[in-house]
Amino acid sequence: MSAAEGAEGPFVIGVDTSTQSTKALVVDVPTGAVVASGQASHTVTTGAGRESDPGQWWDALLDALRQCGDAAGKASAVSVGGQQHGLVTLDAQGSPVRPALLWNDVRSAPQAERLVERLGGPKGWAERTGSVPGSSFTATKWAWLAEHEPDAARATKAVRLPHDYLTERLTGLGTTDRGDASGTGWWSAATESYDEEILGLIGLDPRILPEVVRPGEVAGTVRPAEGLPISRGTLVAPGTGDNAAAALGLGLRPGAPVLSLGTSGTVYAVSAHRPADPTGTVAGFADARGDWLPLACTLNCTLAVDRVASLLGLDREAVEPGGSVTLLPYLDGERTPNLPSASGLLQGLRHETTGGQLLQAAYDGAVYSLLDALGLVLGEDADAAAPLLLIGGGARGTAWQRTVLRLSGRPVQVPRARELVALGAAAQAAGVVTGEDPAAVARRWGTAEGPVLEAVERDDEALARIAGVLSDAAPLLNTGR
Ligand SMILES: Nc1ncnc2c1ncn2[C@@H]1O[C@H](COP(=O)(O)OP(=O)(O)O)[C@@H](O)[C@H]1O
Ligand SMILES: O=C(CO)[C@@H](O)[C@H](O)COP(=O)(O)O
Repeated sequence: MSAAEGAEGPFVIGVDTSTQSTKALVVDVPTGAVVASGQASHTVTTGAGRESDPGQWWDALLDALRQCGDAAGKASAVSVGGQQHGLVTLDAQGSPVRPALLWNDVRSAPQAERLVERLGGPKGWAERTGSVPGSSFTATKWAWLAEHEPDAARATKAVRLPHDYLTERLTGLGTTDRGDASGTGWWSAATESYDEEILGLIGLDPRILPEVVRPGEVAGTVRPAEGLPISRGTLVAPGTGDNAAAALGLGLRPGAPVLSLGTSGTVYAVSAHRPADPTGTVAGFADARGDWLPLACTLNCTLAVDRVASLLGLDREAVEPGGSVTLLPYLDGERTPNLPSASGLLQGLRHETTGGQLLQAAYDGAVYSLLDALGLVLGEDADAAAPLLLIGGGARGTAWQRTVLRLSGRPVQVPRARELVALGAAAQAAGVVTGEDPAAVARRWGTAEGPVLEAVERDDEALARIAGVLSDAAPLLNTGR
């Protein structure tokens, strides 16, 4: 008997609208069984910026829901988890004024630097908003837009994040949540409200921002829309950013570290303490429940390593050990470390270096920065014995798993459940149906369960070599040559 046959409902829909695609799951609330699923891709521009058409996210959502068949229409509630930070600008009719500027678009790095200086420096920002804003943060993107495309800024009558945009198309109401709001740079972690001084600094009218719906509240109900197979009146949960959604989806408890390998690489944990890292390495996000989500993020993860594999004409698993080549895979510039204008850097190439060793060096370079930030992310919640939970598309790859084991020296747990962002959104939707805590729902569903890979001896030689190259190459990486 399949999971779908044994499921009696109620059912909920969890959505993950991430950088590369939108995924939808229909989930049985009592058991957590995924009874139907769908996925549809988006396109992201290449070249100077990283932009996507929000209309394409809506079409991808409709496509993914259609793939779920009749099950979608039976859902009692729906929730959307989405890529963080993206700047969605809408006109008076709710149509995009221009494509969305995504989290991995580094063009607003100069605006970020200026904003940090104008409001108390890094320490002031960290204490006020939880984070020192870099070019990923929405506030810096608005400042870039106002400077480079003033007509577009003037035409904007509503500013939204990616998950807000889809939630609004479902409900007709402009809403967001504390998790995603905490990645804008204009939401104060100290007061848990929009920071009008910051908004004034970037010339953004607070009246065009969405209402921040509290955890456990309902954002609205589904209104009919062409091609939407969800029933009118279905409850819509607040949704959240994709990392906060995955934290819900894993039923995370404080101190349990997560390493997510997708378009972005992220390392994070839930914490009861409000983070305020003045170095800017750790973003002090809010989670979707009422706690916090200290997180470090890289711009170059699975896509960068896959690109190196394709340049070498190798399968992504064709890594070879040995050699002493170092590859810093900063193809998109980098956020951790903060080097927005950097490009990829290769050091230590010899006649005897093999293609497989070069590919391994790309994995090492991508994983190094995430593990380097782990101690700062965990802070006083650190539990050295806790396995690293490995999630995201890359977690399925043997080369990724072995690299994380070798460079962390920690046990690694790979949850069997694949779509943890969508499952977290589904758990949030289940919460508005049953009144339960979404993290408790996910724990009941057993979403974090999966094999634990035993720790191996940490490769301190490789870590020291990469750290040395990073430090020696700093002038080159900073100038972006
Ligand atoms: N079996 C696999 N082994 C290694 N990497 C994989 C595998 N399957 C998918 N991926 C990687 O996962 C990435 C997509 O991950 P995902 O977490 O869905 O991304 P995002 O949420 O950023 O859109 C792709 O870039 C691809 O390289
Ligand atoms: O910017 C961040 C976190 O701060 C990224 O993690 C985005 O949220 C994009 O996520 P993926 O599309 O890689 O899942």
